[in-house]
Amino acid sequence: MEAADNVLLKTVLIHNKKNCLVTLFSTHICWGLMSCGADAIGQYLEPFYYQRHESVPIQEIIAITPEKIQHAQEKKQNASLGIELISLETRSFCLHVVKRVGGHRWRVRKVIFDCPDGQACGDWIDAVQSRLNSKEYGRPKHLLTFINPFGGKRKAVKIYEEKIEPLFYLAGIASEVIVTERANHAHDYILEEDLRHYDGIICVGGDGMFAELLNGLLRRTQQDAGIHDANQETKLVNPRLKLGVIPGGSTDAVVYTTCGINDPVTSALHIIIGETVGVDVCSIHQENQILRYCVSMLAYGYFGDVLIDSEKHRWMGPKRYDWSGFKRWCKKFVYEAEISYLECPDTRHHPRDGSRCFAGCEICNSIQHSEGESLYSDDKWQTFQGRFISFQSITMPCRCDLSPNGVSPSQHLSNGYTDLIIAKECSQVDFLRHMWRVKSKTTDQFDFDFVEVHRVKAFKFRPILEDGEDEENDDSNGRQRLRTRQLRASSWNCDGEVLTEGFIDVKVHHQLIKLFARNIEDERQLKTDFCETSCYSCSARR
Ligand SMILES: Nc1ncnc2c1ncn2[C@@H]1O[C@H](COP(=O)(O)OP(=O)(O)OP(=O)(O)O)[C@@H](O)[C@H]1O
Ligand SMILES: CCCCCCCCCCCCC/C=C/[C@@H](O)[C@H](CO)NC(=O)CCCCC
Ligand SMILES: [Ca+2]
Repeated sequence: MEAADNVLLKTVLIHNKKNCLVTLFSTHICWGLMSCGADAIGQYLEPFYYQRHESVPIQEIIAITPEKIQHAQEKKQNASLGIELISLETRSFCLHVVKRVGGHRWRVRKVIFDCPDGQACGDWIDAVQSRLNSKEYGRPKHLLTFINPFGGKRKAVKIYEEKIEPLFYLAGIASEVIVTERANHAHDYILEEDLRHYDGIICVGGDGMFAELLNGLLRRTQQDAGIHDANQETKLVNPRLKLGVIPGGSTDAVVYTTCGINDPVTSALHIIIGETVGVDVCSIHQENQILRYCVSMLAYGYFGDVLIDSEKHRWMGPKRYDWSGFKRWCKKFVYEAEISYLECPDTRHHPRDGSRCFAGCEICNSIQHSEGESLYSDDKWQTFQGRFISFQSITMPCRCDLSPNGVSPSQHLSNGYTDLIIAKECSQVDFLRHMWRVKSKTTDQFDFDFVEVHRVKAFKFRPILEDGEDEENDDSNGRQRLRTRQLRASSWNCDGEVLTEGFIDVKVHHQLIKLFARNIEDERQLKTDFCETSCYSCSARR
């Protein structure tokens, strides 16, 4: 329960032409009409109860600004004097707060309060601003922003200038903006330049652009810490800088998964309030070198081929994936590999366990990992060898417009595991049925006998490519028949970037990075207009 001594400021102010008791607590602000007392501005009587009130956590205040309003009484006086005069004293302030408008979309709501005098108004602005500046909220003050002008529908620059810049200005965030001039511009900049002044690095772009930030920042962090990240057994260092994405790409799976929607204003508001969520990262190795880091989907076979083909149709924008996806489905290809994996030891956690990762996820917060222990001394490795159409390693649920529930709906943002999804050799119709379920919101997409799923900590992937001869097939005359395998090589789709190396070793690093996001909220549990936080007034009524 909120104790009364956490009250920082309490005054009767005018809101919507009515006297309201406004209370600033250390964690939230409450306002509402009272059922007794306080009819004179600035005075209130105890005990008082709010009749109906609203409460906003400090975290969800975007900004507090003075509001230039000519008050009714002054207007009258000035009119009688025949002068048009703006009040010299600012007596009103505006709270800009997060408003949820449905479907995980956030907007800014303005709430205006009129104070008895300029002094009271200044006191309110100072008190709220000092809470906003408090370190416990971790709001960014200086950001490094990369804009990819060629991602998605090529609107990133416009999105930034029209929607994001004004919000950052309102929230007092200084942003150094770099419009990228080539692929890897952001990656190289992060590797080489001085980043000490920033609190975070963000991009306006898609998953590929985010991958540049991720790879640049993780390599830079290990380099600065003298960590040899080529060795898979190494415990990696968590970066100080937080990452953020404002959607401006085609799939936008990272932002869709972590904010619940691919909406630029919603993402900007998540960045402004400074809330962060830990996110698992896969490191991808080949022999003694690190190839890349990956957070969303690492896929071989169908999705690798779709990516390669889709790059030829970039001019189509996001629709290129539909077109290439369809073309690739028409030409069925089968691959073969040996996949060894280290399965999650806790059998309660499984890709089909029906759990959902929401903001404040208890599963993510409770899972324990013994980082630093050698993976290879473990004798619990299991092996799959066989033919498949699609192989995916899904480290976060991977929600997007193409798959609103996610490619692996029960995966978690920060459980330290990745889900292996193997769609084994099957008919084209069966593969389409599986894909249809990935796209639709209803049925279990893994409920097919040709789909195999595992939740794993690490895996090794060895493609089988050579035209082997299968001697065990006898023909109808009992003669041994040699069957030649027709196997194709694919490439990897690593967060939407092509990776041509075939055999790889992958390890999940539990919560290696922090993203400016909250993770999706369980909208069924949200009540937006009544006080959810336990304020003094409410607790007195209960
Ligand atoms: N100025 C630039 N010119 C060409 N390519 C760029 C430039 N800036 C960044 N890139 C590259 O463009 C690629 C794709 O960008 P991005 O991820 O933003 O959009 P997308 O591919 O349309 O979206 P998604 O990855 O969500 O499907 C990235 O791999 C990035 O390296
Ligand atoms: C008949 C119905 C068919 C419907 C098909 C639905 C399949 C949806 C799978 C979507 C996978 C998204 C996972 C995230 C991947 C991103 O890292 C990557 C880069 O942005 N996007 C793709 O590879 C884009 C891949 C797009 C493949 C089509
Ligand atoms: Ca995970």
